[in-house]
Order: sequence, then C-alpha cells, then structure tokens
Amino acid sequence: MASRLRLGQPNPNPGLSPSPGERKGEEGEARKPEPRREVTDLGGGSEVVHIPRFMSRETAWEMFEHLDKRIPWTRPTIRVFGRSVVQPRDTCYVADKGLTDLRYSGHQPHAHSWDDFPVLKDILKEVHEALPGSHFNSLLLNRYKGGSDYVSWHADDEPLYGPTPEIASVTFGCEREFLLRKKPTNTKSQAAAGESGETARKRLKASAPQQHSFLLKHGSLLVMRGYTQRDWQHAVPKRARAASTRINLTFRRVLP
Ligand SMILES: O=C(O)CCC(=O)C(=O)O
Ligand SMILES: [Fe+2]
Repeated sequence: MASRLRLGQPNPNPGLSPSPGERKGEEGEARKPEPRREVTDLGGGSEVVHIPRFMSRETAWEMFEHLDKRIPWTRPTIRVFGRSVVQPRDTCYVADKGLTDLRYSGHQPHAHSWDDFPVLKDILKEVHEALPGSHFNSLLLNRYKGGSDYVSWHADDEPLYGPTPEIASVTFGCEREFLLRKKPTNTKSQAAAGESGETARKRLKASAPQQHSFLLKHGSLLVMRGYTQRDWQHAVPKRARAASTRINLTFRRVLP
C-alpha cells in the first residue's frame, strides 16, 4: 500500500442540516455523526463499551487485506496447564520501545516497532480519538483463520497493565462471538468470612451464571475497562460455521 489508509467516511447527506447527534467542526461545518455506542455496566466497577460501526465497511476491508498480507504472523507454541500446545490462532505483537516485556502462557512475543506498520499507527490514532484520555502503547494482534481457531477463557490481568486496564479491541473480517463470564468467587475468602460449605453450595446454585455475549462484526470496536480483567474472563470460542478469517487488534497500555 503506497499511502496511509484514510479512515472515516464523507458525510453521506451533504447539504442537510446536522442532526442533534452530529458534531460541528471548528468552522461550524457539519461533521459525520458519532457512531452508536452501547455501554454495558457489568457491575462492581467493570464496564464494556461496544461501537458496532466504529469504521466504515470499505475502510475496514482495506485494513483487513493489508494486515492479512503484511503482518509477520506467527503461531507460537505456548504452555497451557503444564503442556506445550500450538496457540490456536496466529499472533503478532507491536509495542513502544523500552516497555516491560509482555509474557503470557510461558511465551514472550517479540515486540515489533510501530514505525514498521504505519497503518497500525493510523488505527491507533482513531482509537485514541474515540476514547478520550486513553494512551495505548502496545498492541496484540490475532488472526483466526477459520471457525476452529479460538481464544479460550482468560483475563488480560498481567501485572504490567495495572489493576484497571482499558483494552480496546478492533475486529476485521469474519464476525465472531465474544463471551464474558464472571470469574468464580473466591470460596476461600468466603470460608474465612464464616460461610459454611453448605451455604456456599446453596448460594452458587441460586446464582445464575453471569455471562454476556457480543457479536463482534467487521469494523467494530469493543472496549473493556474498570475491573473487567480482575473480575471477568473473556473468550472467542470455536464456531463451526465461521468459515473465513477474522483479524482482531487489542490495544493495551503497559504501565511505565
Ligand atoms: O479476538 C478477540 O476478540 C479477543 C482477543 C483477546 O482476548 C486477546 O488477545 O487477549
Ligand atoms: Fe484477551
């Protein structure tokens, strides 16, 4: 790709007066409307923001083609429950220089430079604009080559992100289901608080499993914030009918 990709779309209704949801630019000209945001309060200080049409379909397909071809994807061997397994998706890592190294499941990905991928800098800029106050400095990319690629239940709760990380996830290509479930409550602390085994069993039986599902479509943005990584787990499960490739970008901030 010769030039940087341009994100965003021209106003589809030029000449019409702006609707109440539209922003005005410095000179008062109509700007494109803010895409719809769905905010899900998970309780206990955890929150998910979903912007289904963060990017136009056309721009998102250009991004998809570019990333699919140009990112140096690898499929590393990781350790899960003491066994070596090939990670069930392709991956790549990009980060500012000088940050603490990321390490997960016994694997330390090589940190590529943003300067090698101007398109990723463009996407980062758009994400920063959509999320005022955010300062992402690293990016974990995933490529799911079909419905048998997945990410199992986990939380991105590595100490290098601090206690309340904001994680912004942009999706290109095949839509996939993204699940969130509450982490099991710490039964030891409940026992320490005087709860009997019988009471704990009754409480667990009575409480409905807390789970949320989001269909992450092409060009969407999903943000997890607050205590979501401490208190919840997320997954993109296998889906037999998801035949084509999905690329996902998760922007994170490694604390200095
Ligand atoms: O692909 C996704 O939507 C999620 C990826 C993810 O959870 C991760 O990279 O930690
Ligand atoms: Fe994750």
